[in-house]
Amino acid sequence: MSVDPKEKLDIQEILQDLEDYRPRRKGWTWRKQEEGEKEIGPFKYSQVAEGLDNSIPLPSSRNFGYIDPQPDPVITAEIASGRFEDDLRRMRMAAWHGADHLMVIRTAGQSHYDGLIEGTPEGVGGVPISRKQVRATRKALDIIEDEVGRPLNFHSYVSGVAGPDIALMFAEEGVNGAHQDPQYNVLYRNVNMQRSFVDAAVAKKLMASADMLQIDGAHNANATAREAWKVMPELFVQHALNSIFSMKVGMPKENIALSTVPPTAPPAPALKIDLPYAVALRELFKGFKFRAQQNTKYIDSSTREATVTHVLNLVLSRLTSADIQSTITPDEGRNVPWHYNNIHAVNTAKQALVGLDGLEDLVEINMDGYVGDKARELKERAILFMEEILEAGGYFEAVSEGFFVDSGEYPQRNADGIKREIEGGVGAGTIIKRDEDYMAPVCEHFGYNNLPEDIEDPCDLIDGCTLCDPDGIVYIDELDENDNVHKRLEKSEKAREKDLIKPEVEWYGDGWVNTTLLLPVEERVAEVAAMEIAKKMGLKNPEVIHKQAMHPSEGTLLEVKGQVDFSIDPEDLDIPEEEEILSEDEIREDIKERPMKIVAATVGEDEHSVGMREIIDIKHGGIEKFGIECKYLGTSVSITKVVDAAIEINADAILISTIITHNDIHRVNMKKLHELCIEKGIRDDIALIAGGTQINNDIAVKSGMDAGYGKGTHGIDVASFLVEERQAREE
Ligand SMILES: Cc1ncc(COP(=O)(O)O)c(/C=N/CC[C@H](N)C(=O)O)c1O
Repeated sequence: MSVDPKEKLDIQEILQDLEDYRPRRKGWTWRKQEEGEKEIGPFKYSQVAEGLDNSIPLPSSRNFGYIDPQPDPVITAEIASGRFEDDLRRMRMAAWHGADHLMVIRTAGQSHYDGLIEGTPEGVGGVPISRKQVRATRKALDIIEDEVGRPLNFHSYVSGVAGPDIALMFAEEGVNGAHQDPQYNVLYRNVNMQRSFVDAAVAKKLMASADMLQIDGAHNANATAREAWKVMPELFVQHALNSIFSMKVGMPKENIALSTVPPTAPPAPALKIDLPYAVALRELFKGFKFRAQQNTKYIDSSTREATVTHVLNLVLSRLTSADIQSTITPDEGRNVPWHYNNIHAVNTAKQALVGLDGLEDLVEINMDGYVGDKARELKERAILFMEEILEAGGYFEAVSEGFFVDSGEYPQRNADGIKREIEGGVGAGTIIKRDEDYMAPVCEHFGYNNLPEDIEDPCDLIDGCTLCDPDGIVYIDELDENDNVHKRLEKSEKAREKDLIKPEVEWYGDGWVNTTLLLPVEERVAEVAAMEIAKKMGLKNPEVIHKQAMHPSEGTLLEVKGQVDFSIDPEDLDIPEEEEILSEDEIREDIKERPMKIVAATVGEDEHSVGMREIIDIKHGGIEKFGIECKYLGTSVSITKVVDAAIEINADAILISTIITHNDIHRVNMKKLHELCIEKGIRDDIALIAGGTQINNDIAVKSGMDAGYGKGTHGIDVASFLVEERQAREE
């Protein structure tokens, strides 16, 4: 089912017939790489994947014919909102900006649910993962992938005491990737370690059967350790334990992704610490996939700072390698991520990765000296750590002695690691040894299974298991008649029907807005004053979500969020007509029959030339492309000179660019141009057009122009107006 980009996703339609929904495919999809150099617009790239059918390019692509090169790694958008129905919109936005891996955080504590949950309850900090939620989301992703023209990977988590149940449901439902690492259960969810590893074997076998990509949990040690860079040796060990265990269960190497996070962030000398670790990791684990995760530990409330840290993380990805580039939103440090920050995060990754295209051909890592020595030292520490685990009697003993996430830099230990009892934790004592005659008539079953000799497929004994015959799946719709998506949608039904417009950051109609203030006072006073200002602005539930001293007494920068409790009805708005523009051929035809000459200049004391050049230059579709003769006078040209030149060549139009708007100089110049043309008696025979980043048609016409063009204008817009305006003038 395809959807017109001008139409919103129809949530109700997506929720229909989910009992009959089947996934299009199973397994993970990598991007299709372009072999060798790829020409895109005026440039050549060496590390790009195939382009998209529909997408939103970076804002600056306006200067390069709106190209939208897609970097080679898969790019992840990680989503955590609690209402999957609103996440579908966020996924669509993320996919249009270049994300092809949508990862949905689970509701708080789902790791401790000892079975599957059904229906679509609302979550906290994440979405309750259930079969219905998975089907609805995958069905929406089918629609969105058709729209962007690239497969989208849907990702979730297999952990906790219901791990195997979740893994089976994911395998049945075509989930494309999942985190699975038994160490996560043990260290961070205190699930009994023997239970965790037995469950992990069952889960991994199921994941492998559905060709799912696996991400391990090493990144959690970064986030948990006191000083993240101290646990680097242990991370190698954690990766090794999960990777080898996964292979022994039958998971192919190319589906095993190591989740690796640059451990530090400025003001630490980040690259000096992060680079040797990243180099050593890729040397030690050749042949595995690398899922580069961005730093979440040293992220604060400044979205600017988080973005710079993440760009440094992306430089590291380009200097070493990343098969998957996972993004963290710049507001992760201050609230459950807002959807537009998911988009900023995806754009940061796309922008930095294409900006660093071919980096390895430009610079080489100097392995003689610091980086080489440090990389070797880290590997030595890791191997020592592994040897000590063997001496202690194995992984379980090591965990019981608190080997892991100790704040010391191994082999130094501060005896403050995470300790777990071998017989303790959630689910302790629940491992039951299989009887001699144990037999399970299912295909993807890990371990001892006393199957009859002549059986081809184990599930022939029961006419097909749910992995071979999805019709065997028991689909449960809703369990709670109040806490479900239909009830949630009912509440916003009227607003959705009338398409009422209300600001949002996470959920439809949540009403949140964010304001940025600079108050010329010290922080303590500024914070209180900001709340007062927010109240006077009529914002409900105001909260300061960022504050930053510009100077101890001169000023404080703050961001204050608050809710508006009104909506705008689009019926009450007078939306200006969308300008119909002529086709290229119609414009060329007209100019061919009757040549047109124009004079163009950036007027006043204004040196900005790019905008006008874009409108004129043939290269990016400027008006010269249609045969219009342009006499360009340059920058900082006086109005008098512009009019004299127009008279001299008997121009049909004058195009002025005016970017600077201090003291309304742009309006002054436009008025002057209009009046001078009247004075010289040419006003009725000439079109006057103004352009600039602060210009719009309304401002220009009010200042005496015939038209005004702002950001995002293309040459064809202006050429079309010039032709139609001349026709109208002559009629
Ligand atoms: C190995 C593993 N298993 C399960 C879970 C999820 O487990 P709960 O449902 O108990 O939160 C996680 C969590 N990681 C968070 C995503 C991170 N921001 C990421 O991008 O990786 C995990 O790392």
